[in-house]
Amino acid sequence: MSELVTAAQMRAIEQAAISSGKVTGLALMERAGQGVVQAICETWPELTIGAHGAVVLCGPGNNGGDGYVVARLLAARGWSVAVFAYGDPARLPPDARANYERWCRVGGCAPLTALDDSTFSDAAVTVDALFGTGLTRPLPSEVLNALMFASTRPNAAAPQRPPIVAVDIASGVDADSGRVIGGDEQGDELPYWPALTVTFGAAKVGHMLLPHAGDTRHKLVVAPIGVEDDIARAYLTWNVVEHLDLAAVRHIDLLGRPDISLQALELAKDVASHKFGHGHAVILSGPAGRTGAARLAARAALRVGAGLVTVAAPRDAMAENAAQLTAIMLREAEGAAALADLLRDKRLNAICLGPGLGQARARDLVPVALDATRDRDVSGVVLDADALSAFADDPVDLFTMLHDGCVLTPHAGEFARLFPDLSARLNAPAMTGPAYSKVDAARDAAERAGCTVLLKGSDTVIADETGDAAINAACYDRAAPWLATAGSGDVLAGLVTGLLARGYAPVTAAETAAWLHTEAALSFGPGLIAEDLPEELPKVFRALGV
Ligand SMILES: NC(=O)C1=CN([C@@H]2O[C@H](COP(=O)(O)OP(=O)(O)OC[C@H]3O[C@@H](n4cnc5c(N)ncnc54)[C@H](OP(=O)(O)O)[C@@H]3O)[C@@H](O)[C@H]2O)[C@@H](O)CC1
Ligand SMILES: Nc1ncnc2c1ncn2[C@@H]1O[C@H](COP(=O)(O)OP(=O)(O)O)[C@@H](O)[C@H]1O
Ligand SMILES: [K+]
Repeated sequence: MSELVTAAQMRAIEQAAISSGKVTGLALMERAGQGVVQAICETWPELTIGAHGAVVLCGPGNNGGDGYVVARLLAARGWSVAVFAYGDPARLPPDARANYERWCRVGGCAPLTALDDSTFSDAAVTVDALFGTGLTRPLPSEVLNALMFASTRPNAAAPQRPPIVAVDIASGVDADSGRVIGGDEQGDELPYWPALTVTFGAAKVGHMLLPHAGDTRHKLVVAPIGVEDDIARAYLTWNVVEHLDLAAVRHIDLLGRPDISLQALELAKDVASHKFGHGHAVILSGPAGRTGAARLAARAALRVGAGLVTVAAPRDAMAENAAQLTAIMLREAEGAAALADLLRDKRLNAICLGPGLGQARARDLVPVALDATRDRDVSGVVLDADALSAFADDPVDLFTMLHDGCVLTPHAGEFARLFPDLSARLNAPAMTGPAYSKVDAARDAAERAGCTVLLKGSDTVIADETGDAAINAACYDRAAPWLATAGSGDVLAGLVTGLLARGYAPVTAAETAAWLHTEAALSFGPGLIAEDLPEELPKVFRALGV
């Protein structure tokens, strides 16, 4: 895992590094500019040969300061650089002002309103250094118009505009939520889509959330600027970093490969162990004609390593399930009494309700499952799909029954049914930064529910009652759009259940399942359907060294 930082955390780290005397703000800004130029050269190696043109748009804060450094460094490579500024350069903060003045000894600076079609005719890239982590309100119309002008071809006969490189984050996007400040209700239209974003020290939370993370052609580079050790240290002890308010000290992790050895270690099966040592998962099946979802979940639970998996089905669905199950066992359990009876066997230590279940039956069975698993040392419950929607009329009824062994796995629609106020807040236009984010919504939901919540999407957020959160970002080089296929959520629910059966803590089970789910999709590639996901896990495990 690696830490994602909020704008406030990043500012605190930079200020702490500067106050300690280890580095100056000017040095950080210089490294930031160098990082942008290096990322441009690595992304478009053809630009390392010969001289090219660049348009650099600079704003009124330190993001603009980075832009003046980029302009100077490109000019030093022989490029012809046209700089356009928003705001009065005389009011720039000190480090940005110093870099503005250095640039003025090299080249000119025009107001943003002077941009015209000819500006872009010889440019290989446009650099957006207008606003970064300091954005607090909607972009001024002058800036919005300039960005749209820089990104949109004026007519079909005109040449394409050059690709835009965002310094730190695309201007107009809130670094904590990935949302457009002043955007519409959908909030999914950025002022422009960068080809490349170069951020500094660590990715910001907003980079990994939609809409910012929603474009598969978009590349994100994290350039080191010399505060990476401070970020790593702060990760362990956020509370000793000065300048931070308490609300900002909770962790937000990006699930990723750095913890690969740990994953492999935990996913491996011990040589001396037997199947009962890996738990026994139960998946509730829907009625005849609606049994596929449970089998997908069951297959995923078995493949992820649960020692035994049982599908519990109503009488009319027994034959249909029996015809299609082999290693997975089948038991009849139609109503509440039958389920209570089944769960008296304490070896059954993880249960999944929801996929294909039907809301009426979910309403009967969920209380039984929660009651039977409460106060047991090891027992997990995954509630998905119908097991969530069944409580849309009275979510509090569900919340009072949940316990800390539960994992809720809603997609956005199911989330809105259980947490209508949080969903409304998340979907209302964001007018100020930092804006309410998907991470905030998942955290608030987990706190209210008193258990782990996994809020799905290509930017899946997992949060628990402690307030820590993690994002499984299926974006940039992990984009896995083929996961948007019927039944893929059922497989995810099965993965969580299987890992719970194996003894994973609920939040770890949810995080690991979300990560493996995306890895399986990436490993399989285009053409993926839900059935392929469990079958791809062995390959993922081999690649992990399990
Ligand atoms: N700290 C460091 O050492 C390092 C920082 N680095 C770089 O600095 C960036 C952060 O810089 P920053 O904090 O100056 O914020 P930035 O985004 O440039 O602009 C804020 C300015 O705009 C204003 N403003 C806000 N919204 C507005 C709006 N809608 N319309 C109009 N104005 C608006 C706001 O003032 P306000 O009016 O809100 O008081 C403020 O004046 C960061 O992203 C990274 O690129 C790197 O160099 C590494 C070292
Ligand atoms: N575009 C996408 N990129 C990555 N993952 C996605 C995308 N769309 C959906 N997913 C993932 O696929 C799963 C879909 O679950 P869900 O919406 O419950 O579908 P279903 O009910 O059809 O199984 C979730 O895990 C979600 O995170
Ligand atoms: K920017």
